[in-house]
Amino acid sequence: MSPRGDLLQFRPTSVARRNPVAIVRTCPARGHPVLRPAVLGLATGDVFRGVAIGASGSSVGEVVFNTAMTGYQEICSDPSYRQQMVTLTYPHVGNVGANPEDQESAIAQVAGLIIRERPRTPSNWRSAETLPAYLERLGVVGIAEIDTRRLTRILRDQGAQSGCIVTDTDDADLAVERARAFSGLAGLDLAQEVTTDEVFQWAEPSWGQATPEPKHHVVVMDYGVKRNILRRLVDVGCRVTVVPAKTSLEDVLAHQPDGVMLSNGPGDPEPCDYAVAIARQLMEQRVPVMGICLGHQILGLACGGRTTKMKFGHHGANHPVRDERSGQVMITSQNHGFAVDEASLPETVRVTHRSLFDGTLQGIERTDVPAFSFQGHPEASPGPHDLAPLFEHFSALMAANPR
Ligand SMILES: NC(=O)CC[C@H](N)C(=O)O
Repeated sequence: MSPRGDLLQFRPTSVARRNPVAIVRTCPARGHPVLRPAVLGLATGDVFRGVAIGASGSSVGEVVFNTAMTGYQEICSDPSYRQQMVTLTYPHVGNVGANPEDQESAIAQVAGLIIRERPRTPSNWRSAETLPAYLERLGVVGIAEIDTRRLTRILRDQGAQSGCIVTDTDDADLAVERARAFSGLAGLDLAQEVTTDEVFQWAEPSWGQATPEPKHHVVVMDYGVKRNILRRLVDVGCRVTVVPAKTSLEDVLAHQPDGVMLSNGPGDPEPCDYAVAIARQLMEQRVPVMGICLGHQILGLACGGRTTKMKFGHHGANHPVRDERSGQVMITSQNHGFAVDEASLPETVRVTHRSLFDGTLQGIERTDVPAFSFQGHPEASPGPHDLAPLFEHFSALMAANPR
């Protein structure tokens, strides 16, 4: 194809956006896939008209933007995105389809997916279905062919917004009205919604890795854990037991863990008082603890700190973070809308990492007990592997603090 042809393909206009209803009428007759209209309304009153790419219906949530260029399936299935709608700033989404291996949990978790280009033919040897088929099968409402740059600018300037996608209609007033009725994530404990009902063991390593002989037994408090955290623990020689969010200290200790992982998860950390209480008790017992994302925020609260809601949070796979001890800068995977307030932390907490985007806290460690945490996603799914050594650090912490 000529360069000119390439350019024409990427023109930021679409027939669907100009006249979605007409598309619905004409396409079936020509044997093309049926395009259904969809509309995204924000609480600000802003409206985006596009085409539906997933399930039919209506969905509300907090709209956030994610700057990752890859990993849309991991994003869709990350339990931390419960009640959030994600717009991807990268325009070409769906081009490698979807497959069973890239799931970060059993289902799709996002409240909605908002993208620029309508996914067409996927091309990848692992692709088992198209992104629209995946979204439809898992009941996720999605919208494509909207100006995601305009949307991202609204979110960046005015902060994350309540939003609503409705499909098979262009009733923008309805979408805005439903968006305004969504009260947001502050004060919501969603970890309870996504946690496992049953205790289970996890033995699968990362793809292509051999399973090492287990050196340590780790209990994972499941606040919405991503599978790649479990895989990375196996990779560094851990036997892994995952327990429900509200498991008591007694029941956790009955597993005789060498260490406890406080997992990532959705919603506001502050109402998760049961999680904060057990993190405090584990530290009192000098059990080695590692926290990731929501787990980091819970550790911060358990140390006596406070958390705050950020304006639009950090969501992406390209965020620079500095290790404050070595000065080393790492590119990290991020997904959070709350943060631990550094000024609220006691002297027993040392800051280990800071975001180079806005200076917010990214990592802490206790100076008196074996506990540390990271705000981003060292399991890197999706994302770069710069923080992978944190799992080895946890393993070393358990070795140095035998139970
Ligand atoms: N990925 C996560 O664990 C997210 C933590 C928390 N729900 C937040 O938005 O800040």
